Amino acid sequence: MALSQLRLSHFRNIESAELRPAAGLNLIHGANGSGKTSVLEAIWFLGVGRSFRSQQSQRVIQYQQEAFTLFARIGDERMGMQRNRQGEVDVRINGERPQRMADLAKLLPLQLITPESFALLLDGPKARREYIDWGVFHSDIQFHLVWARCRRLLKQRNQLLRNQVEDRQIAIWDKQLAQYSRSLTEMRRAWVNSLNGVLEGIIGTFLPQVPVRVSFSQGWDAKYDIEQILTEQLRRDKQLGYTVSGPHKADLRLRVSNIPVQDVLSRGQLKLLVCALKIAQGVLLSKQHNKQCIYLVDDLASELDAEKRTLLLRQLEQTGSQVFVTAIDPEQLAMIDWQRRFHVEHGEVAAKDS
Ligand SMILES: Nc1ncnc2c1ncn2[C@@H]1O[C@H](COP(=O)(O)OP(=O)(O)OP(=O)(O)O)[C@@H](O)[C@H]1O
Repeated sequence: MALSQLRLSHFRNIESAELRPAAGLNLIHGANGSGKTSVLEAIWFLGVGRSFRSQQSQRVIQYQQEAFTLFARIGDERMGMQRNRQGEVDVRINGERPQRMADLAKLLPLQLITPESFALLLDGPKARREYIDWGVFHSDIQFHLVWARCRRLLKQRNQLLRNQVEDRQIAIWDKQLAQYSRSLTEMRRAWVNSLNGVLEGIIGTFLPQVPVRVSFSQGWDAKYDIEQILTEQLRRDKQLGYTVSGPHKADLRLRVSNIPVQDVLSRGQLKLLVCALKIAQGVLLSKQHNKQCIYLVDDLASELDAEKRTLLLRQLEQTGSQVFVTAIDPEQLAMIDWQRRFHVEHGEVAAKDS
């Protein structure tokens, strides 16, 4: 799965651009503020339906313009998106409106690595839960339904807790919540187990001296069934007005000698660990479902020395996937044969001979 064509119009500082990327490694280089990240952001928008930089999607529309338009060709499929300042979005896959935004992600599975991706390790469990759920979403067709049910039931339970509804009544809801929580947890656990098989090798390459251990935390004490936990904690949950334990508290734990990685690893090591996690996710997807992710790597060189840059680029190359990397100075990434290079200057994107 690779983008063979990408057209952008009125997106950030890009008035209009057309790229015909290679199926393998693509380098996008140019000065600060030239528009490199905007190209990655446009691809992300097509696959996810929002920006990775702004909460407010209209911010990506070029100043003085009413709407941006994106178009891409992925194999035989065509994707188009237009969004205006009023927030109206027109999305098309092969000319048809998709039923859900999730259809975009199915067609265009993306892995994004930016200098802000540290958040995956430094922030709370939400980002890591989303990381797991991305993997399960792409690997288990039941996931979306089970996840959505769980979320709804949890919301309803929290409402009942706040309304101080009788315990008997809450217990009826808890049965259903427990059933979906078990299913969701099993899916997540199975996926993390498979991930670990892939991840170990990549972490071994990136951080050979660092024994990182990755484990799944399901969101409640694994010695007990979730229904028992919900029953036992009902009094406290009622006092607090929300459900303390459950699959909404799941996490991926990363430790070195039993210490959380963020407390021991250097910035460069943390970056490599984030890259290992993202690459492993993509490798697993291609192993299990023969589907290739597209990797978007913004400012690959930051935090990494020449040896680590080479390791990372070789690992990305080995995935056999399409990769887009941005860099200010292409010389810093000259250790690899780029299949295609694009130079960006003041929002103008030009293909360069490699
Ligand atoms: N809505 C907008 N309309 C027009 N220009 C915009 C808009 N939003 C941002 N810009 C400008 O577009 C450019 C976007 O740059 P982008 O972040 O893609 O640069 P970059 O090449 O990745 O830079 P760096 O190397 O500094 O990360 C910046 O110059 C920014 O000021």
